[in-house]
Amino acid sequence: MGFQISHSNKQKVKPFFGRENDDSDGTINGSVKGRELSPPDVAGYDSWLVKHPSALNSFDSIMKEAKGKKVVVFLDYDGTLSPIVEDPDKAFMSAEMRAAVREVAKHFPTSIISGRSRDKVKQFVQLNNVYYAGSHGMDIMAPPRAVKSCDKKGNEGAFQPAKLFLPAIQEISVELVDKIKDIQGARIEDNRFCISVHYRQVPPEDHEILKEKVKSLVENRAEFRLTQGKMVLEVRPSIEWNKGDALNYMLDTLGFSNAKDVLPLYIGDDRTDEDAFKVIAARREGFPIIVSSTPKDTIAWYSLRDPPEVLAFLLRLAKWRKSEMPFFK
Ligand SMILES: O=P(O)(O)OC[C@H]1O[C@H](O[C@H]2O[C@H](CO)[C@@H](O)[C@H](O)[C@H]2O)[C@H](O)[C@@H](O)[C@@H]1O
Repeated sequence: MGFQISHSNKQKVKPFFGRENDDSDGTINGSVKGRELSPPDVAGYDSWLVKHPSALNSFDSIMKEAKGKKVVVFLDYDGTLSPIVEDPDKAFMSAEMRAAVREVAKHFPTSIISGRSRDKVKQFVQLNNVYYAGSHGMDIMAPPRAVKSCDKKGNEGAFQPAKLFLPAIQEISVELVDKIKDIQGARIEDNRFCISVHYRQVPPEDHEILKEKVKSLVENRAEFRLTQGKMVLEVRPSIEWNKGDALNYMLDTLGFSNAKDVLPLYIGDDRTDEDAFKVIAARREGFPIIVSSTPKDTIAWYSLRDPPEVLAFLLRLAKWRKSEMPFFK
């Protein structure tokens, strides 16, 4: 499998003003929307559910396909394992969620692919039996690879396709801090190989001003591009590498790249997760599952409403594996 990395700086800056409503993420005053509240557009959500059925309600049919296959689990972090909150430093996952991920990882190879820096997401998750990919997959601590995949000296370690960009990233980070310093509530998060510019706490009337400022800075630096997440702009190196590539890389290092009996399952809530959904959809094997409590454009086949539903799904997955293994019964 080839991991082609283009260092071309001719790549276009991605437009990010197209789907503004993706900012909505089911949070009220920084806490997760109460489960008792219905989404505002109940009819719309119900018809969206027809196209993206609940992975919980469809659990048995999903698992029918998994019988006899190697299930490999991929999870996003923010909005999937943890609720979306006002302060990015306080996006903690619950003890129950941690226990569920630990249990799933006992039975299936499990990776967390996050936009955060790898260290930060590991601090939040605190599990040693999962693999971590930070910076939207640009910083992967992979499992030990087959000898063919090691470097000449047989070294293993982090895979960092954007390493050459580090000095430039640090430079633009300083420029960004200066550029947005007058915008109340704006904050920069250093995710090592990408920089997040958060505007969740910026007054709505200043959103466009902030976006324009960041856009103008990035447009002048051809080695960067801009993507958008939930109330966050992500400044990243212009390389052809995303969460989908990270998923393929993990499958390869796990020794599954050519296996016909592998079923990757990816759960994520944000736009950057669509790249991983795309890879699974192209394989025609596996399950892309979106986390959303409102209808949204996605190529995921199944859905879960929010992190509590993700928790329920993971618990069921672990239980299913135990029921498959006679000595656990
Ligand atoms: O790929 P992910 O793990 O989902 O990371 C994407 C971004 O997640 C974080 O921001 C989001 O969650 C915050 C905490 O709930 C929230 O305050 C923010 O508005 C959301 O965009 C993270 O802080 C970013 O750096 C990641 O890029």
